[in-house]
Amino acid sequence: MWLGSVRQAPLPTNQTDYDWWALRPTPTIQLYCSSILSSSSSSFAISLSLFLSSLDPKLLLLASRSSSLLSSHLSSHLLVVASWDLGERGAGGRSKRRARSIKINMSNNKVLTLEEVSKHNTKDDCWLIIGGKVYNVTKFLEDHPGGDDVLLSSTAKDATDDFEDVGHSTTARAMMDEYYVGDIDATTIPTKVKYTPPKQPHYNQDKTPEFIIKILQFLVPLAILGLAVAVRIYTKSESA
Ligand code: HEM
Repeated sequence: MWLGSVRQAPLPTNQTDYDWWALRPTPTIQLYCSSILSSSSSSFAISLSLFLSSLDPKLLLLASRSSSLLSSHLSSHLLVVASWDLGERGAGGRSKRRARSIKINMSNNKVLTLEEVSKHNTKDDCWLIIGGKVYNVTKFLEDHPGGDDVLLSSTAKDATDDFEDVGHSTTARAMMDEYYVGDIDATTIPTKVKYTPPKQPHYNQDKTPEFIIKILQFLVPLAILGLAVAVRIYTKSESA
């Protein structure tokens, strides 16, 4: 089915965002969907809207790009946030609302092989594999602060190490969702061969000759001195 699997997602943790949509004086149930549906797939947004309306005519679908609440739920997921009036009045006369969000997995997590991804290795079509995910960075090539050539040289392989070695900021990491196209089939990536240095040839570590020379350097002068003293003593006793 085109909607994919439906999963429960936790409520937004950002309290400001929560208040923003939960207390709005809007129809009984509101639905917000993330920006994957806006612009590029507006026809899909309309189909989804009709589908949801067929479930309950009170459902209202809002495709929004601007809400900060939605911005953290982009790419492969559609976030649907619903709130409804409990019919009670809370503090300040505001109507009490209950809220809930569900996440619909839209991606069907497309799994690509290294061979497929490797075909996208040009300036006009550039895909990268980073952290088990595949990114189409073609539109980002010109804007990449590190230059397009580094991105192009990171194609057709697992570029995770290249990416991590640069120490990309959290801003850079947050940008990646925008370019996500699927997951990589890890079995198609060759395992890294651990480099083991070749065994060094066994050199003769015997230091004996060196040691003997040092001893001799010390003993020979001593022997000469001893001989000189002996000769001197001998000649003295001869003359006496
Ligand atoms: C989707 C993938 C990528 C995104 C969104 C991205 C984004 C960015 C951003 C925003 C910066 C500015 C500095 C920062 O905020 O960290 C940056 C810098 C840089 N990136 Fe990437 N990048 C990606 C992949 C890569 C890859 C695969 C390489 C390969 C080596 C790379 C190499 C660099 C280099 C060399 C710099 C410049 C660092 C500097 O001058 O300090 N990037 N990138």
